Amino acid sequence: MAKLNFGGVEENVVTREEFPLAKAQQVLKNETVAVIGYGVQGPGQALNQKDNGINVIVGQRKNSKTWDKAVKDGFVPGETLFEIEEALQRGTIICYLLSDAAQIQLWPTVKKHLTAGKALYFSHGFGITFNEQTGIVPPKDVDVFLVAPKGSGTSLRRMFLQGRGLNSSYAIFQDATGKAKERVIALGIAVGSGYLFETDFKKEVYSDLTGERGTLMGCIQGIFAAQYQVLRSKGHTPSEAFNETVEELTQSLMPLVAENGMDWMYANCSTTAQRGALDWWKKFRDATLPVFTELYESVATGKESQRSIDSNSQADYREKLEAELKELRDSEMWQAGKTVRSLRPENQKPAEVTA
Ligand SMILES: NC(=O)C1=CN([C@@H]2O[C@H](COP(=O)(O)OP(=O)(O)OC[C@H]3O[C@@H](n4cnc5c(N)ncnc54)[C@H](O)[C@@H]3O)[C@@H](O)[C@H]2O)C=CC1
Ligand SMILES: CC(=O)[C@](C)(O)C(=O)O
Ligand SMILES: [Mg+2]
Ligand SMILES: [Mg+2]
Repeated sequence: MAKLNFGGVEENVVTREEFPLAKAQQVLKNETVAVIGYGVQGPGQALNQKDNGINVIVGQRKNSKTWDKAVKDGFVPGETLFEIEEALQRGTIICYLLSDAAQIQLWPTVKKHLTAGKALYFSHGFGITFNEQTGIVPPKDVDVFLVAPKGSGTSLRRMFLQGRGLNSSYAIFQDATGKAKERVIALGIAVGSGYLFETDFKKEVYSDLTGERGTLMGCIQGIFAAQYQVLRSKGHTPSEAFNETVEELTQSLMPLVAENGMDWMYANCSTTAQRGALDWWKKFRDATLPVFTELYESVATGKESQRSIDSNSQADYREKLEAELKELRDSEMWQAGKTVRSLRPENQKPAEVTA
């Protein structure tokens, strides 16, 4: 375990150098890892484990699109792809990768197959932390831990294929066998993590729910929409408003932030831009601080998890989500974005490029 200094605070981090894949393979050599669910995280984690030489099987409902997807991805019915119950029975480590709401429904079935010494693995602290809402209370004689990749399952797979890893956090909730730590770290490496950061279930879920509702997804759309609206109301064209709100950020400036930090991005912009950004950022911080505080409270009191459970347990939740996504897609800002994106060289048809 390496101790690294993060802005003056020391934290434990597991690196692939100290826990190489060969060690993970060794730890997992007698295990059958059953990945239950083949949505977004399922394929990323199952395929990376398969390519890493781990004995992995997938449990998924037959006659579903995702069953067919698993077959297309190389999982073989009756050998490495099974109905959920059969996979639960065969698995010694159960990777519970159904949507957080669906985990509640299937829990009685999963619990039945959690015999002594098995391990229950999550990619989120949700089910355990909010157990008063989810009813997920594992038996005492199984290991319970999580590896939560800090990004989409799609990125997990893509970065693995590029020979890079996605950072993940890991946590142990229950160590019944005395081997929870080596099991969870081995799995973290096997699913394609780059670095593994230590946390606990509650911290993982509180920060994750805050982040996705906040700067990562909810807040960013909110501030995009507000700036776009002001520019449009002052007579700017859709393309100008979109370029100054989104396109320049994602194409030019965020890659610089990713590479070397905010000050470096600022330093690579004009002195005029730097003066303005340095003057205004604290005003935006102060304006949003109460909203972030309200958001964290809403997470910590269980209001956000309850809302997610209530809405995602309805039979027509996918249709409803799709309708809301369509509203975003059809908004002028994102329609303008579609046209702006079509102008990127990689999106131009050969005829258009030469025309
Ligand atoms: N989406 C992501 O990239 C990330 C997800 N996570 C966590 O990983 C876990 C899995 O998330 P996702 O892959 O996004 O899930 P998902 O929403 O894609 O669903 C996973 C699977 O659940 C199946 N399913 C849904 N309802 C079912 C039911 N009633 N019975 C049986 N199967 C059912 C679906 O067919 C699908 O195969 C969650 O705990 C999530 O919070 C963690 C990090 C990132
Ligand atoms: C991709 C990820 O980590 C999220 C945004 O938290 C999620 O999909 O739940
Ligand atoms: Mg997340
Ligand atoms: Mg999340």
